[in-house]
Amino acid sequence: MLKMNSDLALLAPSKPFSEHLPIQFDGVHLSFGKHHIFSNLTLEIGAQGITAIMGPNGAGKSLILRLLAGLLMPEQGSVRFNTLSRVPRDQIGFVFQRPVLLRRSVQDNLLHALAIAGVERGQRPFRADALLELGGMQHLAKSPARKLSGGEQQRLTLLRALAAEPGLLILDEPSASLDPQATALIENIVLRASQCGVKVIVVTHDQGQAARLADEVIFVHKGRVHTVQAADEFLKTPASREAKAYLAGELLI
Ligand SMILES: Nc1ncnc2c1ncn2[C@@H]1O[C@H](COP(=O)(O)OP(=O)(O)OP(=O)(O)O)[C@@H](O)[C@H]1O
Repeated sequence: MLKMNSDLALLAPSKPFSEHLPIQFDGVHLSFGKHHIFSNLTLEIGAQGITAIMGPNGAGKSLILRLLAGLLMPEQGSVRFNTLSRVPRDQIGFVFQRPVLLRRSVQDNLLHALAIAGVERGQRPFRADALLELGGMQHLAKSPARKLSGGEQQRLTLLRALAAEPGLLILDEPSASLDPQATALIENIVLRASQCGVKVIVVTHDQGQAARLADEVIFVHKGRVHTVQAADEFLKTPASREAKAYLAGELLI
């Protein structure tokens, strides 16, 4: 219980995010030159909790995340956050596939993120300590961030995204090249954030990870949403032939 209270103090969104759900993609078009990625993409992400986006390489998953975060704009159509017609960027934390860290210590990376998030100077060291503790990284506080192992770097990237107390956490294959232990550490933090009310959207190819984390799975293939199902249902009885082939390792784009 004590842990839950301290998690809440650290991870609960600075502003309630539920009022921005559902997120709706309506008639989204996106292309690069002659390469049409999305033609009339329609998608609703409404559930609280953790949404996984799955699908083969090149299906358009990362681009959906970029549209969600306002890093890309659709050529046509809209991405709405309930009644908001713009992306609430200040309430979104993004963890990219490859960690991008400052050439500074672990602690300084967090202090910098807290400063950008507008946390009062006097509060920053306490919050940085609490984040380090959440990530089990206190002993690495003074280490150069770019010298950390891949798993540690990814964990720090996640802590840095959480420093701003986002209402929506977007993760693009957060444990793609990590071993089971490093993956478990990341998943533990993501679950704790979710329990504190952070909406999580994660792209993953890892069926085990989808089973451990996700409440719902959105399956994307060739720029189209094929299925939206509860995670356990999707993993047992996927509702499209393509999703079934993907889960069986048979579907190539
Ligand atoms: N900046 C870009 N310029 C041109 N094409 C792009 C660009 N970004 C993405 N694409 C193309 O858009 C398609 C979808 O890319 P996206 O990165 O969303 O796939 P993905 O589903 O995330 O794949 P993966 O599982 O391999 O990460 C791919 O064919 C990719 O080559």
